[in-house]
Formats: sequence, C-alpha cells, structure tokens
Amino acid sequence: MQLGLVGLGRMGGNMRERLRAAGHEVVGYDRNAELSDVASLAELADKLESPRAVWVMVPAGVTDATIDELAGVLGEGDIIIDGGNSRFSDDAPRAERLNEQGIGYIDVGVSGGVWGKQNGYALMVGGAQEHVGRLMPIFEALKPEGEFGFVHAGPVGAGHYAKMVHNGIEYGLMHAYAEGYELLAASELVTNVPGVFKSWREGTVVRSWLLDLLDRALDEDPELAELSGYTEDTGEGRWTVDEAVRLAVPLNVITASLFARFASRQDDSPAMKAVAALRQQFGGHAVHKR
Ligand SMILES: O=C(CO)[C@H](O)[C@H](O)COP(=O)(O)O
Repeated sequence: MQLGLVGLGRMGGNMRERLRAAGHEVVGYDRNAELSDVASLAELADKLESPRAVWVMVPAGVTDATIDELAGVLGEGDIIIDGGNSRFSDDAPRAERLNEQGIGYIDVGVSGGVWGKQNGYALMVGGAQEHVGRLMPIFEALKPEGEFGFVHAGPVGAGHYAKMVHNGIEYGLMHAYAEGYELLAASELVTNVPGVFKSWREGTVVRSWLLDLLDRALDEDPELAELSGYTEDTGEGRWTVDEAVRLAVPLNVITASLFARFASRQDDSPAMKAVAALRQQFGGHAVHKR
C-alpha cells in the first residue's frame, strides 16, 4: 500500500523504515531536506495515487498547522492520520474541519519509542470503521508481531485518549520504580542496588519493560551520577489529571508522579520554606538558614 508520511524524526523516520521493510511504498516529507523524499507537501500529494492516506508524525505543537497545510493539497476521499501525541480534545474539531472537504481523519496513539522499529509499535486507534479498515495493512506492518499491540478504541479521539491514559500509567510506573531505587540506595543493608533491579527482571511480580530499561540505565551509570533529577514533561500527564478532575476520578498515583516532576525543577521549595517558617512560628522549632 502507498502511504505519505509527514515528519521523519526519531519516530517517523523509524516508522518509514519498518513500513518499507514490510513492502509498503512510503513517500516521506520532512522540513529537513536531508531526511525528506520530496521537497514539499504538494509534491508528496502528487506522488500518491487517489484515494491517498497521509500519516502525520510531528511534535504536538505544530500538528494543526501541518494538517491544515496538508488539507490544502489533499481532496475528497483522502485520509489524514495523526500519530503524534495530540490532546484527544483536538481530534473532533479537526475531523469536522476535514470532513467539510470530504477528507477522513484517524487519530492514533503510538507507543514503542525508539525501539519500535525493531519491536513494533503498539497502536491505539480512533476513527470511523470505514477509514480504519482502509489503513489496516499499514497498522499490521507497524504493530508488534503477535496477538496484542493494536486496538480500535472507538470513534475519533479515542486513540489519543487511550494513549493519554497509557502515558499517565507510564508516569506512575516509572515513579514507583524510581522511589524503590531511592530507598534501596539510601539503605545501609543493600550493597548492590543495580543487582537487585537486575534480579527482578525474571520471575518477579514487578518485571516489565520499564524495569528492563532501568536496569539498562544502571548498567551504564550504576549511581545515575551523570544525571540531574530535573524531569521534563510534554503534557500527557497533565491532560490525564485534567480528565480525572473533570470526571472526579481519584488518580492518586498518577497525580503524585506528575507533581513529583514539578518538584524536581525546584532548587528550594517555596512551600517547604513556608512549612519550616510556620513550625518556627508556632513551636520555636529550629530552621536551616541559607
Ligand atoms: O509517548 C511517549 C512514550 O509512551 C513519549 O515518550 C512521552 O510523550 C513522553 O512523555 P513525557 O515527556 O510527558 O514524559
């Protein structure tokens, strides 16, 4: 099958290779001419036979601009797929705009990171059955081998919603391993912290791919001495917590792990300064001065 692919960075570039290895004809476009197969979106559209399917794999901030530009060179019967980490609430308005031109829209949550090229990408898909059905050969080539790794989660927006929750879970899981790491490292008894994590990779209740990756990181740097704890976020955790507030769902762990990232960016917590000041005020308790 033919596919246009817009955005050939770490994710898109690897997806192009996986699709080509499976025998699909991929025409890729990237603003970086060294990565691109064509010079413009117009040329990409020209190279594809109608009805066309074009997968957009760009950073969340530029998705709408990219889709609008793409819609200008596509037409009736074509389909645009957004595989980036868009907020699910952006999907329905996009689908409505495209529908006015007769262009279909599918949202896909893609998980697999830089390992997806070899292991496959787990795909969480939202959209109309008639559009999803047309893209099945592409989904089959991208997904991991085996029974799992693909879901048509519901109508437009459901794919990104599923990916948002997946990423919220990712925050919580990572943070639980991280807290376990800190406690083991603080312990007077355990002398081989990396060894404990390594041993957990088989047979334990807590084995997982994230655990495997933490073991890998500890192999490279057993005390994580090269890293600062400052941890960024790109929005999915915040959207998950926003949804939890909207629906009054108690997301204790995921919310705490998101807030832990915010705390990681503070040199000295203003809130904890206030707590120290209050203890001093009401009880004359000692404080540490700068
Ligand atoms: O989708 C992903 C993994 O599943 C991305 O790596 C994820 O967006 C990273 O999110 P954050 O920067 O908020 O930790």
